[in-house]
Amino acid sequence: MVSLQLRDVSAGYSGNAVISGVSTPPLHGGQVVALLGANAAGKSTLFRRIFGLLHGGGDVQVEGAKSAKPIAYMPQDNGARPVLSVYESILLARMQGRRLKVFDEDHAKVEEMLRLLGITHLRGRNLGDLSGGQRQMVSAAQALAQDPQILLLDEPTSALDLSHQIDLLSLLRRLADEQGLLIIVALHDLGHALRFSHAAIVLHQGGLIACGPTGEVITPKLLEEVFDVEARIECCSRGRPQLIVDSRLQNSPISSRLSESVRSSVDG
Ligand SMILES: Nc1ncnc2c1ncn2[C@@H]1O[C@H](COP(=O)(O)OP(=O)(O)OP(=O)(O)O)[C@@H](O)[C@H]1O
Repeated sequence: MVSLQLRDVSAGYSGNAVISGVSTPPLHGGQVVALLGANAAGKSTLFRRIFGLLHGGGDVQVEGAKSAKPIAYMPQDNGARPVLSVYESILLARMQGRRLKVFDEDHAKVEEMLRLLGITHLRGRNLGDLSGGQRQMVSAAQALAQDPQILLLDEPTSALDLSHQIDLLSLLRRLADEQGLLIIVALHDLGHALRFSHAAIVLHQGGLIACGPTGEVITPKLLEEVFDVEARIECCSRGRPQLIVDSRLQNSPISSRLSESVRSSVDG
């Protein structure tokens, strides 16, 4: 089974470190791992470092790889070429790094991904003509079409409506459970993390501050420290953990600016 381990990993831009000293135990295939953290915590930077788009210190160690390219990466914005059709874009993603000879199995894989993601009806459409949510489903298909053992997904549900969020996260969970993929997914919805991920890792102030089973990682203390909210995790009537946010702990810059502007408009 594939595994990924980070040892003292660092990365940044123009000599400025964004993340440093990031170490994890081996993360094994067969699980969905939620990558959590506030805006600008370094989640995308860590993905780029793991995928090799950024260099930096430390080691990214992959064991049990069956191919030279075991990792696929779905960035937040994949800069899709708008003139390609959905079908062509998935096929091209699958062919990355290979000679441009397309086999029947490549076409079959594209068809399978279109079906799996429920986007068969979009196959002939140009990427540039799609909605944000449709493009996001196509991006997920592009990553999955590469037959990765490790899948890095950067906020793959940010443009999706609720039912598509559930569909995609359920699919990821199934692929991990049934096919042994290691899926690391950056999420801002902690409720989804609680429901769909086996484990979670949390970035804060440039370092990794928690790593373990999701239910043990997402605690009121962590929510206070990392997200500045007072919150509880309670079981619903079906026994599922639910996140309940009671209050924002410090005045957010946005709400204090809003109240200033309301005050100044009232004061005239
Ligand atoms: N290409 C870049 N050049 C310079 N700085 C960058 C670049 N990309 C990101 N950064 C900076 O690195 C820091 C971490 O950004 P990153 O995108 O990794 O955060 P994130 O946790 O993914 O955030 P978000 O949740 O908002 O997507 C931020 O301060 C950001 O401004």
